[in-house]
Amino acid sequence: MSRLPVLLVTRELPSLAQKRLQGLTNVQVRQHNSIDVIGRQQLLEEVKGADGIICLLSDKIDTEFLQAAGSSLKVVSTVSVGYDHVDTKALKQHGGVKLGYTPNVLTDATADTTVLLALMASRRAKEALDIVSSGNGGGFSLSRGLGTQFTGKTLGIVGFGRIGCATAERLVGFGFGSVLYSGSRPNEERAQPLGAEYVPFDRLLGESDLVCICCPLNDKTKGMFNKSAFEKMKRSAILVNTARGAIVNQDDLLEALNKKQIAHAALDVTVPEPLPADHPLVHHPHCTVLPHIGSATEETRNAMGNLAIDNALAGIFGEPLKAEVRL
Ligand SMILES: O=CC(=O)O
Repeated sequence: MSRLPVLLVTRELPSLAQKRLQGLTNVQVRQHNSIDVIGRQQLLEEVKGADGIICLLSDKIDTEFLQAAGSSLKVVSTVSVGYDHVDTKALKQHGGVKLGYTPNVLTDATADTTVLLALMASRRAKEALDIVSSGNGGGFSLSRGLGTQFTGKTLGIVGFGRIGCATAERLVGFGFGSVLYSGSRPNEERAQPLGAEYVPFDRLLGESDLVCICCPLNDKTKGMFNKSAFEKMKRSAILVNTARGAIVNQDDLLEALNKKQIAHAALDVTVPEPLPADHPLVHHPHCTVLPHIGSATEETRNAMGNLAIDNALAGIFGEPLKAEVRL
């Protein structure tokens, strides 16, 4: 009897997707069945001889990994829209291994989280929550903890892809007077209904009251929010990052917050993740940090898990992937 193809899964999947995984009869599932990250050595050990892998953004897929996998590997299916953890050049060279990812299904949830952080920052929710939990509350005050509102202000979106557009579409409802966006190319079709203007990055920095980072991490965007960028921003500006931590230089951000070069940063993504509890950004009154929950809804995470299973099975059985990164 010929052996069943092996599908390595590096994490417990969301409940519905996990149930589906456990019911698969056409593959042998080898799973690190935990909500914690699989250790590197364990990953390299378990991938040996696998035909496909379902992985997360915390699993580095590089030459060492591919060598450990060997020639049976046909597909890497990441449960994420970002794939900066995958060395795409190495993958291409490794006998045409396909790369699946999970775009579209997480757009709404991630855009919602961006709005959540924008509102938390603008209304100083972190300080307000701290007041309550410290017991030094007091009740209604006419002058304490006043935030700022979006009416008539300028919104700047860095990266006007699926998530950037969905974020802008939500935020215009808060009364922004103008919308600017920057990125690798204009997206007239989505921009026009919002009256959004494609502008150089520096202009966006100089004019925006709220800057939302919605672009992928790559060689061009790594560290693009650095000292020089913060110097160009308004002192009253709010920065929200729901993309990737490494797009922001965190040392420069801390300095900018300390010097009051910008008003507030709200980060769903950091380097590292999680950010250590004693990191100065965690305790900074003008920095709000979430533990990378951009797409964390029941509906979205199950949809991501299911799409990752679809992609993995398609890759293993030589069919077109539902969502494939063109390498
Ligand atoms: O950050 C999450 C993702 O890329 O899906």
